[in-house]
Amino acid sequence: MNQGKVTVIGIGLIGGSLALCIKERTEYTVCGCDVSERSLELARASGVIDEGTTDLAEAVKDADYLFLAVPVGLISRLMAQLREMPLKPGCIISDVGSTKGEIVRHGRELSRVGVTFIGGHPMAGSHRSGVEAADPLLFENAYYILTPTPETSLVDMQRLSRLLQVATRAQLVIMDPDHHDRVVGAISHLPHVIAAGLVNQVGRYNEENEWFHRLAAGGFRDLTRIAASHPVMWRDILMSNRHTVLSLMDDWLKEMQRFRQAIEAGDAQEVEALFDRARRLREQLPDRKKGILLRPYECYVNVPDRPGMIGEVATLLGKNGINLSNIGVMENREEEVGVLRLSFRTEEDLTQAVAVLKQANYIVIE
Ligand SMILES: NC(=O)C1=CN([C@@H]2O[C@H](COP(=O)(O)OP(=O)(O)OC[C@H]3O[C@@H](n4cnc5c(N)ncnc54)[C@H](O)[C@@H]3O)[C@@H](O)[C@H]2O)C=CC1
Ligand SMILES: O=C(O)C(=O)Cc1ccc(O)cc1
Repeated sequence: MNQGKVTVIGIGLIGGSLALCIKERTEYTVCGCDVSERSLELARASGVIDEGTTDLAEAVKDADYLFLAVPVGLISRLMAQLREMPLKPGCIISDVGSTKGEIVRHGRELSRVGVTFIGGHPMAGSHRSGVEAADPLLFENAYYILTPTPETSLVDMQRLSRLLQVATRAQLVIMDPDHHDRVVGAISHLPHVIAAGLVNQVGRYNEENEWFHRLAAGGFRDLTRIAASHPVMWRDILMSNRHTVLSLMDDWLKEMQRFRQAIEAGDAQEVEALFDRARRLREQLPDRKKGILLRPYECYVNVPDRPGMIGEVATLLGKNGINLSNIGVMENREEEVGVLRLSFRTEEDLTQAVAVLKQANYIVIE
């Protein structure tokens, strides 16, 4: 039975992979929209989409879901165009952009014309681009972040979560958009700047003497792998998240100063301590493969079906220092009540969460 129509705008690496997931694992008709005729032709020929068009108005007509998978610098402009177009009532719009604060702020304007926008960011990708690199397994078990606002209705979150869960098999996580930008800024955006800076620095030395590149082996290659990423994509990401990245860069310079001062002072003990701390922290990084096999610690919370409930629960736990690893929206059991499934990495987090939620008068089922 045909479930309706999903339109993906921007059939590149991420849009193409998402289109493939939806086509392979659901009964939606998948329409692709791209400025490149060649990409659409390739996508059609390789079964990534059912139909394709370069005409935005035609692509979005009658769509139940729209996914914006174009470069970050174009997402807000695309949303402004969509505001002027007739969209199907109840249509849910989401995006896959690597930054969320600025995009979600523009998305709020879409809500004013009666359409729901929920920001999204699949945390999986590669340095490749284009529909040629599309892969239906790209998002499997990866984190897929959704950034609803206090106005987002539980029913809309449920609809989007259900589609993404089935199609991508990713682990959905809910986050505040600005918090997303700080976390992803620290673990992805700043590292891209550092990697590019290091490669450029050594590149300059190499112009004088080619041994710099010849000897660049293991460590240098590992650390700078991400410097091979797409320059235009990373330009857009840094421009969109510039305030957060600037503050992260200031902290990075302080971190470098710590090393610099210890080395300058000949303080061998301090140099060793800095490396020792880094080694211990590195060892504590979660092993994603192992994490996936572990059954998460879960509980279920009844919440009234009104906008902002997901954010309220997530904020309550965050304020109490409890780390949520996943939050899922379940089917409505009664008309007025929705159910959230909360997952935690440790038993301690689960126990604390249950206590905090019960104290705030939520009905919690373990
Ligand atoms: N590449 C990665 O590793 C990841 C990228 N993202 C995000 O996904 C989005 C897309 O990135 P990729 O798929 O890597 O890029 P891509 O370059 O592979 O694909 C972008 C596609 O958008 C099309 N496009 C450009 N302007 C358009 C317009 N005005 N209308 C319709 N189509 C248009 C291009 O022709 C291209 O096919 C970006 O916002 C990026 O931040 C998110 C997670 C990972
Ligand atoms: O881990 C990284 O930084 C990557 O290179 C892959 C990637 C790139 C961009 C994203 O928005 C999410 C993941």
